[in-house]
Amino acid sequence: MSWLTFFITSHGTSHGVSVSEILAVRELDVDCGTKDDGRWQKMPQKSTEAYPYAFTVSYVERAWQHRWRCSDVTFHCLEGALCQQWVQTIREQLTALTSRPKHLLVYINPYGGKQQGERIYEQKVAPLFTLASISTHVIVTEHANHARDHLRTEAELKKYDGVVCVGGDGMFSEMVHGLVSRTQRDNGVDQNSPEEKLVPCTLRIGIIPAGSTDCICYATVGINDPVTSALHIIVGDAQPMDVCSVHHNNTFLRYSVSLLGYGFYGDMLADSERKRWMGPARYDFSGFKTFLTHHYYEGTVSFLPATDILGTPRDKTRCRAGYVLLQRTMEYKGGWRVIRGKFLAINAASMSCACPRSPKGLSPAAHLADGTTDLILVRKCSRFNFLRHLLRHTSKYDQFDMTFVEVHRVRRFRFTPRYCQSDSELDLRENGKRLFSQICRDHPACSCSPAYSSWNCDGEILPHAAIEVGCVTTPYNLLCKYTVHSESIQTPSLFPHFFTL
Ligand SMILES: CCCCCCCCCCCCC/C=C/[C@@H](O)[C@H](CO)NC(=O)CCCCCCCCCCCCCCC
Ligand SMILES: Nc1ncnc2c1ncn2[C@@H]1O[C@H](COP(=O)(O)OP(=O)(O)OP(=O)(O)O)[C@@H](O)[C@H]1O
Ligand SMILES: [Ca+2]
Repeated sequence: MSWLTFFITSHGTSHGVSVSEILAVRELDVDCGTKDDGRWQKMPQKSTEAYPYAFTVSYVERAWQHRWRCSDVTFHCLEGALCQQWVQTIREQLTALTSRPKHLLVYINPYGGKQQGERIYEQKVAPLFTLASISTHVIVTEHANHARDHLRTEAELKKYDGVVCVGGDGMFSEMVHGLVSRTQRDNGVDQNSPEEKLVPCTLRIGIIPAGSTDCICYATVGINDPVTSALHIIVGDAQPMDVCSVHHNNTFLRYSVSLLGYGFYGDMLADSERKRWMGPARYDFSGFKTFLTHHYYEGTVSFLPATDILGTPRDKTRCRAGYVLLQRTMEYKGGWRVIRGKFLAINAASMSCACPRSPKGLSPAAHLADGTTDLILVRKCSRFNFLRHLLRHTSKYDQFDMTFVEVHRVRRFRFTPRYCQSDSELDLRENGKRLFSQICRDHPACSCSPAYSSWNCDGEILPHAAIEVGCVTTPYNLLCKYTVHSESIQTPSLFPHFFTL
């Protein structure tokens, strides 16, 4: 890290500013104001007389609780030539920082979260990109999957150093699907084949939080703050992350980077989708309702434990951007394990899934880029015990330290619902309902659960209950990667709030 240590400021104090955290520099005409942008800046009279030349450095200041802010510091000197030399040198140093993006393609979801995406971008983010001399092409999406399809088919990706989405986890998922699908198509790779080696994509993805959960942002940066994320993007931070591929009967369904949840989180999501008008509160409403219904689901979970790794899901360590843990061993030791039972929830957390509702997340010790996902099995238990389990997500107590909960760090897993009758998957909406009524007719006195839930895949509902999931990392560079069943890919990355796939 190179540091510029300057002499005195107008207040006689010295400042050290890391070049890697400088956003911009501009020369000041002390008498007239700034030369660059015409903004006027009042200088203390004493400094102006003693040091007639000055320049201002805008830099990243670390504030409280993972928050970053843009600060200015002005340096004064006696000679104009010396002042210019400083400005020139800093600009050269900034230009030499090749990891910083210069051209970005930005997608804004105007309907994510509290529908503030456009305002957040215009007021908080665009001025910072302008300050850092980043050019942008901005697209406000007009419908769901607009960004995904544009990235997949039309976008002239060669013109950009990265793509940025302003929205929530669903928008991030659109970016992932658009970029990964396009890269595979361009390279003739069949995504439907779980064994096929994926080709890495070269663009990074950034995310400005403007969603309802913002768990990808929160779990990586530690906070869902648009200014903090914009600053991470500007300085070119990069964070690798695990991407699971989800297949059903050799048919590709989706990628997942945060939560794959069956049972509680699947039912909660299905209910909440009908209440989008409520905004982020829909999750609390549907969560409460789903808690009361207390449905459990029978099935078989098979998984391949990640035995060759360093941590466990019960560790006290926490993983965020800047905490790089990439496992380099790829061998699978030990075999598949099979667990049958009745489950209230089956969750696979590829990252902690920390969010404002649960600052430590579903799996607090999950790592961002270790090629594993934490498989959490919550067996049928009383409402009271399930509530205790849920409540522990919001406190310091261990949500896994309960007899009906188990957690495994896995590379791959499969789920088969008990009533899955054949390899050709049932259509959940039609046959699921039929089966539910069939079961209830068979047991009229019991409070039967339906046979199927649905999978919540990063906030999207999957149309199949039986799925196979792979999450493996081959960290051949420190930037990003995505994973497929038995192999994974990395591509040059994005910014922590830029992710590379
Ligand atoms: C009593 C309070 C218990 C609070 C328990 C909080 C646990 C929260 C765990 C959050 C995990 C987030 C995982 C991230 C998933 C994202 O890929 C996805 C897309 O954005 N978001 C959601 O699916 C949206 C997930 C939103 C989850 C909200 C769950 C709310 C549960 C409320 C239960 C109330 C029971 C009250 C009984 C008196
Ligand atoms: N213009 C649009 N109109 C309607 N839906 C859109 C539009 N643009 C994007 N979407 C869809 O909106 C969905 C939700 O968006 P987003 O993830 O940004 O917010 P959220 O669901 O409120 O937040 P989170 O995912 O963090 O819970 C995404 O699945 C996305 O496909
Ligand atoms: Ca992981």
